[in-house]
Amino acid sequence: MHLSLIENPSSLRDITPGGSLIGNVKVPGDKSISHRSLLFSAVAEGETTIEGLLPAEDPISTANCLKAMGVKISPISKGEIVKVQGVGLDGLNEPDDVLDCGNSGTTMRLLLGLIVGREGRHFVLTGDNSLKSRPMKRVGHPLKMMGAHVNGRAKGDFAPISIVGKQLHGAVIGTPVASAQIKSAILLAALTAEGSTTVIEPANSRDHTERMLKAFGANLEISGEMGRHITLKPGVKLKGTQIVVPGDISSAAFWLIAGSIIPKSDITIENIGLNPTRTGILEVLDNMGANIQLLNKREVAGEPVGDIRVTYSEQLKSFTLDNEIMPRLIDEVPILIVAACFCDGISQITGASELRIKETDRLQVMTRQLKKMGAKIEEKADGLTINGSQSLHGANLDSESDHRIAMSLGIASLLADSNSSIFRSDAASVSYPEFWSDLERLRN
Ligand SMILES: O=C(O)C1=C[C@@H](OP(=O)(O)O)[C@@H](O)[C@H](O)C1
Ligand SMILES: C=C(OP(=O)(O)O)C(=O)O
Repeated sequence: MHLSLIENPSSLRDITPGGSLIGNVKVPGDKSISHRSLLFSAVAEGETTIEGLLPAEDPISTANCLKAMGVKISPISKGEIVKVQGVGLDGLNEPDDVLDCGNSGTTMRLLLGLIVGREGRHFVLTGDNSLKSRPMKRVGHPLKMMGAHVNGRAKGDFAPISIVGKQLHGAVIGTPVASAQIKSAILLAALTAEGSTTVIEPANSRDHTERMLKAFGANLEISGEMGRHITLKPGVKLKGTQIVVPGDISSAAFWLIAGSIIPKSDITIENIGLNPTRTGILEVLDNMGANIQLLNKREVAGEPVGDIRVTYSEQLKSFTLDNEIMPRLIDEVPILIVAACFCDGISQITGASELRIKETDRLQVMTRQLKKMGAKIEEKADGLTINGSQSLHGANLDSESDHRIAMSLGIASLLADSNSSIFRSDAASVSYPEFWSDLERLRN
């Protein structure tokens, strides 16, 4: 056990570099699937049981919003099976107060889709300072094409967002970006619209909504390969079911990269969701020449799952990311930027402008923070150029309250030549509350 990781009350975390990462780790439940399991079971008939739900701040925001609209959800804690008593498609009460989506874009955007069709009911959605600065018109606009009444600051783009529920009508909607949040909001609104709705994506985004809506009994047809057409026909009641949530590949990504770049490391990550719309990171690691072994591949509740063993690779090749692969690894870009600092040659990231509208502007924040450690990174409008084979030095770092930045800087700090401290490291709790204790346990 390494004793160099010291937590103090202001969430300033000191990290002494050195050592390797060795052992097994079980990452918490997939965040995208956790949100969806709560949202869909809320409007199903009867009880749904959810095993492996992520007990982190973002899904808890979703649960709290649903509870405020009369949905009964049993306590969410590690290892507990969560039970949701659905209120049916006509349910969801008008809440007494504003619905607080916290830091979670998925909560706000999917909830918008779920509530816009609740006739005559009034809802206001808000969130923390980060969420209040993230664009919501990308969801409000297509929902208006279905007859929704959505208003907010900056002509409806920013929260607080207010909604007066209306009877919606079906529509054929092409989304301008491959975003699972936009697609899912439209499909949720389509559940109570008059007539069928088709969503056409420019490229395939993660498909957990399609898989899970089918498991709840929705009438959903999918045609085409890339840029699929997804058609939902309303008039079918969703039925409560049993859900098993696999581990989150976006959380596993920190160990996949750490194990590859930290000398002598050997980590086995158990029970990772391997949905092909999410495995871009494995494609990139394979091209970089990383030592990755896929073990025990199986199917659990409609999603592919497996364990992955990763061992240190002495010479990792640089990589390029473009808009084709971006939807399959969108949340893994911050930790891939760290990887780029330690491989041979120059890595190029393009087609990544969506990173600018996440919890922070992740291209700008990663550049600002890693430059404090001496990294050579150049920021472009839609990406970065990163020099490899660097030796980073310790620095006073700041997650800027972004969970993925906090964890990425934690891994970078392990390879610096002197101590670092990370301010606001507790941001990790948004998606991976036990990240820092897992890190401490794996250190050797
Ligand atoms: O649907 C989801 O669960 C998510 C979709 C992605 O966002 P976009 O839909 O904006 O690409 C991703 O970045 C986010 O963390 C979760
Ligand atoms: C972008 C993310 O989540 P959300 O959009 O739900 O805030 C994320 O988890 O990296």
